[in-house]
Amino acid sequence: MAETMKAKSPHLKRFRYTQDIPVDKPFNWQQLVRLLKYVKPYAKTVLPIAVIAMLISTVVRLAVPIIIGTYIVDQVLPSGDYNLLIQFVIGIAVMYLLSYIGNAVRIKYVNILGQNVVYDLRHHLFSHVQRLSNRFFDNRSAGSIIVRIMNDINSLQELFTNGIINLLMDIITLISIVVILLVISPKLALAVMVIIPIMFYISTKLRKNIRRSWQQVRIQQSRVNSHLNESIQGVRITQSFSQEDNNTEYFHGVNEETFQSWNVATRKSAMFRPFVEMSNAFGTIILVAYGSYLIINDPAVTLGVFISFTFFIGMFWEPISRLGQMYNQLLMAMSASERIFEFLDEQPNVKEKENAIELDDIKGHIVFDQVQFSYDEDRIALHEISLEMKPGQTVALVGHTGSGKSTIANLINRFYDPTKGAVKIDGVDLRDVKLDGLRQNISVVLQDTFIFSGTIMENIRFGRPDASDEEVIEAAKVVGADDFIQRLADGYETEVEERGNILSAGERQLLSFARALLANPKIIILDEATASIDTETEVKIQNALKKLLKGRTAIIIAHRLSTIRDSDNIIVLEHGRILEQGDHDELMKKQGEYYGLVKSQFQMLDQL
Ligand SMILES: Nc1ncnc2c1ncn2[C@@H]1O[C@H](COP(=O)(O)OP(=O)(O)OP(=O)(O)O)[C@@H](O)[C@H]1O
Repeated sequence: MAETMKAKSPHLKRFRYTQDIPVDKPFNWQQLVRLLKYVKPYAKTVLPIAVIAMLISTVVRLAVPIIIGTYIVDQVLPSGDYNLLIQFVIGIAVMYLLSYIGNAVRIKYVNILGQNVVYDLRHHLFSHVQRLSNRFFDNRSAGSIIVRIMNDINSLQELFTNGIINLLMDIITLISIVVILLVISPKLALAVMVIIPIMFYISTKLRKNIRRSWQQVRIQQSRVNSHLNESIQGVRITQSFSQEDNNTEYFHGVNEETFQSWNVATRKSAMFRPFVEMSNAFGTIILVAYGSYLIINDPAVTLGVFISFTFFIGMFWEPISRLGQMYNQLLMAMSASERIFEFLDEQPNVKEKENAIELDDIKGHIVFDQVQFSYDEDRIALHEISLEMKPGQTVALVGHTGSGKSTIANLINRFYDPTKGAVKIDGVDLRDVKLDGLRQNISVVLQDTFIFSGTIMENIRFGRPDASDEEVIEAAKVVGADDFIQRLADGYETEVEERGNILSAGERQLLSFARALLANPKIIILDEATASIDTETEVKIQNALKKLLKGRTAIIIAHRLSTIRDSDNIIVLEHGRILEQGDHDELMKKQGEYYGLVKSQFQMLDQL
């Protein structure tokens, strides 16, 4: 369920978080069967060991009360045979040991099973999500995807570690106890079991109530998480607008609500244990009253029978209450697995054909043939655009914000497919080519260079994982990044954090140039940085660019027109249409839109 939360205070309306909150779903057999498929790889190894261990400990535990009641109390004690008694006592000790070992083995192996299943499921989900198209990520926040990969799978972990085997164990234990009790004394058994349905009903209701309260706690906790996440990410902006007090006030609110929900949940949970104990006491009272009466009046009910019953009654309530809990757990797992399967069933919008062509050695000839494209139904981002980028040409895309520059780049990369028309490279429609091959031929250098956590060396090598250290350093030298890297504390081995906060904007750009150069693509797409960089770095970047673009088809999404004067072709876009194109001189002569853009940029610079 996607739940949108709003802050109560009107001035804090900006805090709205859309979150995925797991809720109970009706029991769904198909989904359970699909989930159990993840157990299959372990069906011949870990699972049988866990089941056998569980069976041994259960059978032994069930046998002990019978031995005590029927044999020791009813037969050995009246005979006065001490030797036999000692043998029985040793036998019981051995049985308890066996039950202990069985339990230990069961717990160990169900944990192994649960961990493995969760590992496989998370791996499967991650590798699947990674391959999904941009459209999938357009519609979801990173946070909600992370929640599914982590939290939803974690909630299944409980089902696989404790749930399934325990369910089996509890059912076997309960059925066996009922059968044993009915065999040894049907009358007493029926009297004692009168309260089972009542107990089961109340415990399930109570559990449901408790679960709801914990769900509320989780909702509150995710609000706290979302707020923390946003506050820490945006702390600089918060400080610069002096919004710390507002933020703190809001945090205080969600913190308080979390605290209250915890109080409610723990209060309700505290009722459960006493309830189980009360049922136990109630059963024992029936047993003592009616059992004593039967001992006196019914020769079939011996003291041994009475004692066996006492043991079995003690073993009864735990599985019953656990079964109620199990059912709740299953419902939670249903909702978690539904959300996981929803992702797993998601297919990439950009699909590879079965007989897709491998684009090996391309020349880099790009053609847009009457391409129309919309991100959503309401707006058209590109209107039947036709254009050509010849191999080795540098083509600049200019135009106001939102005019469709990045969209053109996205289509060349085949992050999306055109709604109409075709994008072709070397004459082949991109819908007919293999995606990996296509993208290996294209490098994208974005405005906001993404730096992964790891060393500088690893970050550059991301462009071509099999490149040697020497090749990485060579690429860095060519684009002029080597100087600043050498000055870092550990040179190429310097660790950078995710997003590369220790590097300046210009340095990050140079790093991404080195990364792109190392990949040695035939086509380069460059989203030119708008960040203001000092003139010295600017010159460095311009030189690096020349080297990077040499011999490749380059598409520059230009923001500063001064940098694209030398481009072979400049395409001016407006509202998804091509207004004009040509080289700098031609367009300046024409005195059209480009001329206007250049003039306004120079005027702006003059005013500075
Ligand atoms: N993922 C998306 N989902 C829906 N609409 C989008 C998406 N990305 C872009 N758009 C819309 O498509 C249109 C073209 O956007 P595009 O990003 O291509 O513009 P741009 O010229 O690159 O702009 P800028 O210079 O600001 O980067 C805009 O109206 C934009 O709002």
